[in-house]
Amino acid sequence: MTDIVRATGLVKAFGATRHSRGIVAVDDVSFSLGKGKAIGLVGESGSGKSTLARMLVGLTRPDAGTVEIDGRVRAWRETGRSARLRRAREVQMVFQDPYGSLDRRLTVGSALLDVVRRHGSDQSTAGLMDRVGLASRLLESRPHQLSGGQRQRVAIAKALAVNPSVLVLDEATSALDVSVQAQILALLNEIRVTTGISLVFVSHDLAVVGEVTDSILVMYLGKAVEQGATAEVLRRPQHAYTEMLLSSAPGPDWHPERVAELRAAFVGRLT
Ligand SMILES: Nc1ncnc2c1ncn2[C@@H]1O[C@H](COP(=O)(O)OP(=O)(O)OP(=O)(O)O)[C@@H](O)[C@H]1O
Repeated sequence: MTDIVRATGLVKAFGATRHSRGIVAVDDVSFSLGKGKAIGLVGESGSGKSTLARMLVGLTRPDAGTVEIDGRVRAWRETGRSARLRRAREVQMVFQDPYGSLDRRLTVGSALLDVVRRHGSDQSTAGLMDRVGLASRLLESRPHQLSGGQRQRVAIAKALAVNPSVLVLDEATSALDVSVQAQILALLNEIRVTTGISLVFVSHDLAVVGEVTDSILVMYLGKAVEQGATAEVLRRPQHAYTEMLLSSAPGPDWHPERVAELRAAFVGRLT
């Protein structure tokens, strides 16, 4: 199977000096992801998942290692419009707080049109709204007039407007109510199945990752301590840290009804 993402030996340290390595946020991490597949990057706060995700997208420059998207190594020195547009088509990212990526002054319609025009995309704003399950009358709305779930759908529509090969979701559903979260995850899964886009879920929530991914990479203190097929990792964790994560799942953020609702949202969709 073709690998769409191939990350090799990624390293990133912050605050390194001549005398200290600083904080090694990501320490020699490698993984690959096939076309139309979904991977979960999991670990506790501070384990390095966001830094790894930011290196995939090109928001953080690796100290060492490479990211290849569709066989092409992402270069840092490339500038110019066409390189920027091509890089945007390789990977898009959706964050936990869509306010960060949505301009409060723009209507949803103008924000989408702006992306479509800049990328010479053949998609219509109404078509994009339809793809993310939003009524086209909301094209006239501004971000603060929408619910959290609707805003996240708009952020996804903006990302899809450039037809990316990969979509990275950094805790993209963490701030949403359980039922809204399940709907957004079901939407992302449907988009993956219909378009063949590859998804990277960054999450501390194993219930989320367990439902929507094919493989899991478990991070601990910057290292990938375990990688494998989702069902295998969840059923037979090889590393004590993964076991701990699994056993500590019923923490403050964990609700039994989340698992039940996620499961319900996926019945019939994953087969
Ligand atoms: N820009 C930065 N400057 C200095 N240290 C940083 C920076 N970004 C991340 N770090 C440090 O790198 C380590 C990994 O952080 P990272 O945000 O990647 O972890 P995470 O697993 O995504 O955690 P969280 O879920 O809390 O975001 C942490 O110790 C963090 O403090």
